[in-house]
Amino acid sequence: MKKIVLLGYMGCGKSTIAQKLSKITEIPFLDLDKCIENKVNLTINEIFDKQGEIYFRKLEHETFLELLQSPQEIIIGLGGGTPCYANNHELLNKEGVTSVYLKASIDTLYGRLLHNKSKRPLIADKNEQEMREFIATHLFERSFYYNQARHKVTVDGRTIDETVSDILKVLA
Ligand SMILES: Nc1ncnc2c1ncn2[C@@H]1O[C@H](COP(=O)(O)OP(=O)(O)O)[C@@H](O)[C@H]1O
Ligand SMILES: O=C(O)C1=C[C@@H](OP(=O)(O)O)[C@@H](O)[C@H](O)C1
Ligand SMILES: [Mg+2]
Repeated sequence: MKKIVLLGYMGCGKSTIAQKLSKITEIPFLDLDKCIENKVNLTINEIFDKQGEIYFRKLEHETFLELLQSPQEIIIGLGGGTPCYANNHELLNKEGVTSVYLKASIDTLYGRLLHNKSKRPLIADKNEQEMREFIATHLFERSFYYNQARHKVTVDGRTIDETVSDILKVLA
């Protein structure tokens, strides 16, 4: 069954937009991070702290594969790093998978992440200047993977509803 996969950098809105898109389309949605947390009964922060990032990436890959193999039509909100590890980017264009990159500028991401970093272990300890530099470099490094998506929707200056409507247009 068809899968709609939302990807992009931390803070671009994957979890928020997937939820709203699900309400409108009545296609159920799953957030990959939430699925991972439920699977091991630990938060993302706890997994990074206790088991380390490599273990998280392994779980992330396994869980993504499981979701893609499930029989239902679902909307999947990935984690920001999902396409960038374990060749997950090769799964973005498999038969039955429609991937959408939610593309955000450094300014948009910085503005959203500055007060929203505590549950994101990669940036939780960074100050304002470190955050800006980190986002700029990291986004550049990851763009190759994000650009493997079938569709791209720019989210800068768009409300949640406008982004959902932009996604519906590219999916039509
Ligand atoms: N126009 C918008 N579209 C999506 N998210 C927005 C928008 N404006 C503000 N936000 C906020 O930005 C944050 C995006 O976080 P989230 O959905 O968790 O992103 P991701 O899952 O990509 O890391 C949320 O706190 C959301 O409320
Ligand atoms: O960019 C990343 O490597 C990560 C993004 C997070 O998801 P969000 O993009 O939903 O914050 C989460 O998977 C983890 O903290 C690692
Ligand atoms: Mg998320």
